[in-house]
Amino acid sequence: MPPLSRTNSCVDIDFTLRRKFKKTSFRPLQREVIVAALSGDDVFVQAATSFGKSLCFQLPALIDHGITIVISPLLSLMTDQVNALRAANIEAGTINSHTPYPERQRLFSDLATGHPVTRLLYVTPEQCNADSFRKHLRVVHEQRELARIAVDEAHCISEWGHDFRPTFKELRWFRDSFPDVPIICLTATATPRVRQDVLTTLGLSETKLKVFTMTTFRKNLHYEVRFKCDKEDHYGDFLGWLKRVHKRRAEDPARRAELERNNERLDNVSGIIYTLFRQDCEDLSARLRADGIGARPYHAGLRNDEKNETLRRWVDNEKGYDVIVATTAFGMGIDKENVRFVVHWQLPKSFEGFYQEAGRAGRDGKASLCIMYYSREDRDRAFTRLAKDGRSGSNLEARVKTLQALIEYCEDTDTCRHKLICRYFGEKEIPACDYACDWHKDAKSLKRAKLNGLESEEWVSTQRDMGRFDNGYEGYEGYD
Ligand SMILES: Nc1ncnc2c1ncn2[C@@H]1O[C@H](COP(=O)(O)OP(=O)(O)OP(=O)(O)O)[C@@H](O)[C@H]1O
Repeated sequence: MPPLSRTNSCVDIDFTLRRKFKKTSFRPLQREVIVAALSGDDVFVQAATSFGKSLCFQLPALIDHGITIVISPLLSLMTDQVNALRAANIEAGTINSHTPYPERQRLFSDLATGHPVTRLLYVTPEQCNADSFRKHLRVVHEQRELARIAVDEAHCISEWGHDFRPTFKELRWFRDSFPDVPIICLTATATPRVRQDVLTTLGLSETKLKVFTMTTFRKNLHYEVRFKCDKEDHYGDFLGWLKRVHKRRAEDPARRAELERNNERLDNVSGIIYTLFRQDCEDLSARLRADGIGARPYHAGLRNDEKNETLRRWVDNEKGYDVIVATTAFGMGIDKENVRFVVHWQLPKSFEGFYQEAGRAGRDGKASLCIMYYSREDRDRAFTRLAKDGRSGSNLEARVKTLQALIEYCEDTDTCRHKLICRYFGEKEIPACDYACDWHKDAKSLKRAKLNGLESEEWVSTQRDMGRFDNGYEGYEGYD
């Protein structure tokens, strides 16, 4: 069979950007990635949260002839992207476990023609393993209409990734079955080891591969670690901070006038608080509501319609829906531009999870705060949970390593937070942090806060020996 021809690569990609995506210009390096994809090479993209990775496969999909299959583990993200593409009159669809039967049939019939009108088809990795789906793709490929395979959240392929999903390993089938079809994979969180693992697992050969590894540095995110211990409730610290933000907005005449002009509420300071437990979502959001903050819970125990309603109202900046108190059920893929803060109420399960979740903040490029509340008791509880999970789960070693790295990040009071993050992801360059972390702002106060805020290691180890931290499993949405 002759190689797949790429007849349309000369089309003006700036024109497509403006016409179809309504964007005026590319962000740095987006153009280079898109040109590499259009040249028919395999592409690996690692870029910071909110970089605009989706455009890197969506735009080529509209230029190249044929259909692009997008593999993503996130049902909500797929639905959001498909809806956004359809709103822009782009033929897109998704086949996943929630797709209604008639829609599924419609998409399968489209594939069966061998010349699908669908330009972007979003599927789960599970779907890619189904014989019927594979059969249809073979038909499309025989007609030389299979343009590209895009693997989003590619770190899920690697057992060294924080979110390893065994079904992702089966994606090797694409390279084995369609060696001439280019693959583009994208992630925000890959250590060098994960990166190599992804490339090997997918069968991407170095001779035909272009790798783009951009910095994970997000200069508008202000990172802070706040120290706590079991004996003290950190609720007051957070509420005090948020109330002060509301007050500043109200008291600054220029800011107030600006908000009124834009029809914005003074207390619409949009944020996310991540907790590990469903009960915490309920309790904390109720407590905040009682204190006049528009907070709502979001976790896997809620009905889908409740979750959708909460998400919609939050995205629309409705009164009473300013702060989402969520478990990790609410995470990757959230693309609301004005999230001004992300708080981790307890230590999250991994370094990458922390970076991903914090990355929901400041997607409009404006300064936003990422607060992590850290205690040594939480640290010990995290290891206890990990040991329990590890009995049944895989990649325990990787999970211990990433948790340890996160603990080191929290305990470190001698280094810029941005530097610690970049270092974790294997970057050599030191980012130019412009007072955008607690260490740069006031290293002395940071050290003092740690000394005063944390329990001593001696006390914690006595409690540990007494089995005091062996709790916290009910409603836990850690490793799912
Ligand atoms: N060239 C551009 N100009 C303006 N906006 C853009 C451009 N490219 C992407 N965006 C916007 O940036 C936002 C983030 O894009 P996207 O969701 O693809 O990010 P991402 O890299 O996948 O981030 P994450 O890994 O955090 O989910 C989206 O709202 C998207 O429309």
